[in-house]
This record gives sequence, C-alpha cells and structure tokens, in this order.
Amino acid sequence: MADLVEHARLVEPLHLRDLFAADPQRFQRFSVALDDLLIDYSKNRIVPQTMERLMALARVADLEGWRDRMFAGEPINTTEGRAVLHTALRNRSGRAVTVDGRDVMPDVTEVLIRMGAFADSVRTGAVKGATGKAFTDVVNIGIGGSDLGPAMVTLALAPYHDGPRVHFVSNVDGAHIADTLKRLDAETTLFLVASKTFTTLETMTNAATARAFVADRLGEAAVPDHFAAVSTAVPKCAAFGIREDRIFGFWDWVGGRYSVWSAIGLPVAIAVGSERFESFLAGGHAMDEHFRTAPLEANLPVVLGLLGVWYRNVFGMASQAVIPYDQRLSRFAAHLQQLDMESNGKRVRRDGRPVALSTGPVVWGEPGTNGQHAFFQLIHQGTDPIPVDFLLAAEPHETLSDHHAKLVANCLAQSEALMRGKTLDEVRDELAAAGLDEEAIAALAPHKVFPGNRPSNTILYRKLDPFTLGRLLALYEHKVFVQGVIWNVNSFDQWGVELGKQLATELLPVVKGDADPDTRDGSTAGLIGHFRALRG
Ligand SMILES: O=P(O)(O)OC[C@H]1O[C@H](O)[C@H](O)[C@@H](O)[C@@H]1O
Repeated sequence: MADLVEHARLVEPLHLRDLFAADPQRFQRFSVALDDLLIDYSKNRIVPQTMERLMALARVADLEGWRDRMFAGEPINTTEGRAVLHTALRNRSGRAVTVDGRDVMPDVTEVLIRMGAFADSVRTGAVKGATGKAFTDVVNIGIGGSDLGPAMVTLALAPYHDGPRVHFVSNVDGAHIADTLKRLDAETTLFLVASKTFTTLETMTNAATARAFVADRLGEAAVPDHFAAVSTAVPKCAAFGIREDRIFGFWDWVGGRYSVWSAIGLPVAIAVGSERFESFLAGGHAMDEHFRTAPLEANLPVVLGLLGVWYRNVFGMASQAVIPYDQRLSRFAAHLQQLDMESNGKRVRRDGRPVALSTGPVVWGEPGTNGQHAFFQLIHQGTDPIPVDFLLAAEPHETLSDHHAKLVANCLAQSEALMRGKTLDEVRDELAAAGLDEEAIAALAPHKVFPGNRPSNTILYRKLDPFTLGRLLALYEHKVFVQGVIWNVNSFDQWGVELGKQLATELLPVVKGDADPDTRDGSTAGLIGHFRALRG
C-alpha cells in the first residue's frame, strides 16, 4: 500500500480532462467487458501504472488463492467455521462442489427442482388455497438477506412478471404487515416465511400475525394450505405448522446476503417462473466463471474492487454511490448496502487484530435521473468527492418515443460533467456572453465553477433481463470479495448486528412495563420514562 500512496503523489496533480486530451486510446485502455457487459473505467483518476500497482497489490494479498479457496468450498468464513458457496447455488457447469468431502450439488439441484415445480404450480393455479381458489397474491415475510435480494430482483424483473402479485413484508413495525394485509383476501393469499435461522424477531412476529390473519378468516385448519417456508432450520419450520412438502431448505454455507440464489429466491420464481429464475442463476454463473478464470487485468470484479480500494485507502473517500439509470434497479443500492456494508464493515482482520487500513465505504444510491434533481449538487460541487458507478441498459423494455434516448443522454452527461468540470475561465466566458458586467461576473463565477476530476465507472449492458441481472449482482458480490481480501477481513460474518439484538431482548420487558428501567443508562431510562408518560 505504501508504494500506492507514493504513486498517488504523481497522479493527484493530474486532471482527467488533460489525461483524456493526451491519450486518444484512454477508453480502450481502461475498459473491460464480458460479452455485452462493459465497464468503462476510463473516467477514474488513474494512469496505466496505477492499475499495474493495484494488480500487484491484489497478487501480494493472494487474491487468486483466496478466490480459489472460496470456490473450492474451504471454510474461509473462519469465525463461523463455514464454507462460502453461494456460487454452488448457480453452478451450471456440472462440476462437483465439495464441502467436508461431500458433493453439495445433488442437494442444490433437488431443492431447485422442488422450488421451481412449486413456483410453477402456484403460477398455474394447480396449488390452491384451503377454499379451492388459486393464489392471486404472495407475501414474502423475511428481513435482511431474506428480503432485500428477492425484493430487488422481483422489481428489477417487472417486465417478466406474469405470475401472482408479490408483496414483501420485513419491518417489525406493525404498519408494514397491516398496510399489506388490508389489501389482501386470505382465501387467495399465500405466505412465504423466509428466514435462514427461523428465529429472527421481525420475521417470527410478522409470521405469527399472518398466521392469525389466515386462522381468523379461514379457520385454523386452513393454515397449512396458505404457508410455505424457506430456511436452513427445517425442524423449526415444521414446528411452525408448515407442511413438509412446502419447506424449502438451504445450507449454512449460504450467507443471508448471498441467499437470493437459493430457495430464498422463491418469490422471484413465483413472479417470473422457474425458467427465468434459472436464467438469472445462469447469469450469476457466467460472472463466476469469468471471475474464476479471467486474468486479473481483464477481470471485471477485480477491476471494480481495486478501484474502490484506490479511492478508499489512498484518497480517503468514505462513500460510494451506485446510480442505476434503470428505474427497475431502484432497490439495487439498498441490496448492495447489505451486501457490501455487512460484508466489509469490519474493524479487525481475519486474525482478530485491528485492521491497518480503512475498510468498507458507505454505499448508497438512487436511480437516475431522479438523483440529479436531489443530491447530485453535492457530488458535483461538494467538498468531498464521491466515486460513482453508473449503470445503464442500451435497450429499454418500453418503446415509448424518446424516453430512453433522454435517459442515456442524461447518464452520459453526468459522468462527463463529473470528469470535465467547468473552469473559472469557461464560466467567465459564458457569463460575459450572456451580457453580465464584470462586477456581476466576479460575484457569480465562483459559484458556477465545477472542479471536475471526479471519478466514475459506467457499466453498460444490452438489456436488464434475468441473465444480465444475475451477472450484475454476481459482479458486485465478487467486487466485495476482492476488497475483503485486500483488507484481510472476514467478509462473511456479521457479528456487528448482534449487540443491538441482545439489548432489544433485554429492553422488551422494560418497554412493556414488566421490568424496571433504572438499571439502564440515563438516556435510555429517560427515554423510557418519557415514552411511558406519552402512552399515559
Ligand atoms: O434470514 P434470517 O435468519 O431471518 O436473517 C435475516 C438477516 O438478519 C440478520 O440480523 C443478519 O444481519 C442478516 O445477515 C440476515 O440476512
């Protein structure tokens, strides 16, 4: 890393405008592609030696070794003693994948076939509710990885959605399930309880409410016909009253935030059909094969990951924006937040010692063009540059006059503006041409200057179909993996979410008035006192 910091001294004074002017081949030099999926990374603050040094950093960190260990099913999630094999869920190669000497592929295939058949029977109406009616609505009850992935994918694949309506309930706030249920008829509603552990407070609370909703309207005996479950904890699903043939399992080597490829994808399969779900898996697999075999220099996740390291560790940039110019990816950033921030939001290394470098950035984003009219001011002229990933499809699903041309023009305009900026001289000339006098120009010009030299990647693909969505998601999963290797953290555990859960369990009886708040800190006790006073 020290030599990268040293190298950055050479790069820092350079402006992207000048780098483009000096090198007509810059786009060709700094773009990588997997078939139609192209990443243009030429609008980054880099020169050829930067990439060479970043690649050297990856080799020193043994990125290829870690990658191979992950694909081989070694227990690289050491704090939980688990393999990391979401790639097995989308393995279409026919190769065996072994964990503890056992090939997991037969189990993966068995569940995939069973869930596909169930999804398709719900779609055709062959699977019915207790009163003999087909399901018009499906409610997925889950949170975190058991919600964000399937919700994001279902929305992204809206043009292919020809199955029942699908709703997602995650929050323990009763508003979420109440607002959902009030639009639904119990007779035609199927509930999917999705939880890796089948213990999560939010999901268990919402599942109990949904169960009561069915039992109240259709009688207790109707419950099994209106529920299915997805979990690694099969006995717990059965204890909830879910029929064995409606329980779809997965395995502890699938992290929650990587689980949309497993039976957690059931709502997606119900929405778009098992065939399209498999096409989504095939897209993920295509990216896996690329990541596994392409040289680092031409490897999309590697390039994206290392550029992130460059900005995070050398330039100290603490956030990363992801702006899809693709409305149906409007939950993509929300999904990436869990993927990236739960994976690499770590402060100790694999060996438990404090990290030497800053780790995961804050990931955030909204679709363009909406973002332009909201927060882009800060991205263009704020004090802290923020690297941006733009995502863009060449072909829209809609043929609505020139909407898509306008969308594309806006996306390209934003990255160009960030790169070029606008100099004081350019601003002054513009204002003079508009007829302003010298005094007015002097007062206004500084406000209209854009520094430029602000980095972005543009990820351009043919069309947002299931296969491409699979490739995009796997691209970001592996990007996160690459960065975790460089930072030497375990990207696959999430101990940071535990303390809040523990304290919530302790606080519940206090909030309910069954225990005394005096043992809490002054703020918490004070808030509980005020809460109780407000509740009368
Ligand atoms: O699927 P579940 O076991 O219900 O877990 C749901 C989510 O909750 C946890 O708190 C974890 O931080 C997430 O990684 C997980 O996806």
